[in-house]
Amino acid sequence: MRVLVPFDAAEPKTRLSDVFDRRERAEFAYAMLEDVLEAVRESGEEPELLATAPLADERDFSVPVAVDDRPLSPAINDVLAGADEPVAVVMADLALARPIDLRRLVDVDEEVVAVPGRGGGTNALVIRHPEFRVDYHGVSFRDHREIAARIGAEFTAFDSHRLATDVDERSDLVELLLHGEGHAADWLDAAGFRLAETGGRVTVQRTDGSDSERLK
Ligand SMILES: Nc1nc2c(ncn2[C@@H]2O[C@H](COP(=O)(O)OP(=O)(O)OP(=O)(O)O)[C@@H](O)[C@H]2O)c(=O)[nH]1
Ligand SMILES: C[C@H](OP(=O)(O)O)C(=O)O
Repeated sequence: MRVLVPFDAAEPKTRLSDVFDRRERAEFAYAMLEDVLEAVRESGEEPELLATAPLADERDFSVPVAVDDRPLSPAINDVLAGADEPVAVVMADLALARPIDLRRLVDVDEEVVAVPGRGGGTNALVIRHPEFRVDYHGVSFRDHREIAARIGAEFTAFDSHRLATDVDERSDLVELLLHGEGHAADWLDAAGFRLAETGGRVTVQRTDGSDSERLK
């Protein structure tokens, strides 16, 4: 099985601009990427990075890197069109992913297996049907289910709290501080982020108070 990990190396994690400055967004995105690549590798598969630009500072994760500056869906669909084996797509912001979660996912023997993300997206796909093509962004989980139905492919949703947690927004950082054990969780801790009980849902705050300045 080929396992693609798409990565926006040019302008990562813009929805975290209210929490991190630009340099921090990049550092955090690379920390999550490293977690995902390690989890894929330890699950027994070989990840392939599909990046929008060469990696910053000549970073080397010892994985093959294909640079394709097209938007996400055409870049993935190009690989799917030429694939002669099953293809998995695992997003680079699944910082809670463990090897066992990914192993269980790729072991589900259906034509299309999809992990729903928070807020309607698709955090991971395993594709064994030759005609299936992706359509990311918007309510992509629903779109992928519909695409599978249209081509007559079996479709299964894979239920996993860890794989369903894509870290896009400030509120997602709560899950990472609570359940994370890898590079991204360590980075967040070292940057001074802590869980905060402010009534209602738990939030995150930076111990030096700099994030509340940024939120004003
Ligand atoms: N190859 C490739 N990967 C992308 C592209 N856009 C996003 N990604 C990656 O796809 C995954 C999901 O991306 P999103 O959460 O939608 O976008 P993001 O860039 O991480 O964050 P935002 O800028 O906040 O939307 C992440 O692993 C991104 O790095 C793209 O155009 N090409
Ligand atoms: C790529 C996109 O990610 P999201 O914007 O939902 O995090 C999707 O899953 O369709």
